[in-house]
Amino acid sequence: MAVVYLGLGSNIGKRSDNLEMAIQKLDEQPEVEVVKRSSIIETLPYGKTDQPDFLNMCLMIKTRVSPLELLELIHIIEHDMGRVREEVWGPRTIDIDILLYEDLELELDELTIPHVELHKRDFVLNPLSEIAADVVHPTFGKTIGTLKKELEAGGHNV
Ligand SMILES: Nc1ncnc2c1ncn2[C@@H]1O[C@H](COP(=O)(O)OP(=O)(O)OP(=O)(O)O)[C@@H](O)[C@H]1O
Ligand SMILES: Nc1nc2c(c(=O)[nH]1)N=C(CO)CN2
Repeated sequence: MAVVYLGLGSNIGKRSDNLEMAIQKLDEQPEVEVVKRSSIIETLPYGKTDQPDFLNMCLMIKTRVSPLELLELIHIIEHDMGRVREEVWGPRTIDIDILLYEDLELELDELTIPHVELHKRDFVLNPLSEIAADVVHPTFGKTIGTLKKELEAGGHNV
């Protein structure tokens, strides 16, 4: 079973219900086991700032499926949950990102692992460090805890 870290975000509707529903739908998949969850934090919108505040959290899951199969499962769950607006960095009922998949580095058109923005986003590093502080980012060779401290110290990560 592969250990995978996911980032979840929601800024439309009943945001905490959306996060809980996504966790339930992930855990219902026979190929996925949700093992750990971070706390839920409220965050200001990053990137496109004229949109509602987000709730963000991270999960550790174990899965038998490949990264691309996992992305497909995630897309089905996002679609089931009524995510219709596809504006880049825009508002969404649920957004599920694959942050880390074991120590894999992958660069495909449709999937980059580790997530390209992981080390720049406090709304990812803060919850992720609750459940994965000692996990090493395979590209930078630094732990999640170190990346979080570096981002806090000056924003010039790696
Ligand atoms: N690590 C990854 N996890 C999830 N999707 C990814 C990843 N890498 C690339 N993608 C691709 O990004 C596409 C767009 O995803 P999405 O709409 O969630 O982007 P976004 O949330 O606007 O921006 P971001 O991915 O920077 O948070 C997905 O359809 C997927 O193919
Ligand atoms: N705070 C916060 N800002 C965002 C988020 C998010 O999950 N949290 N997701 C985005 C699109 O991926 C764009 N901006």
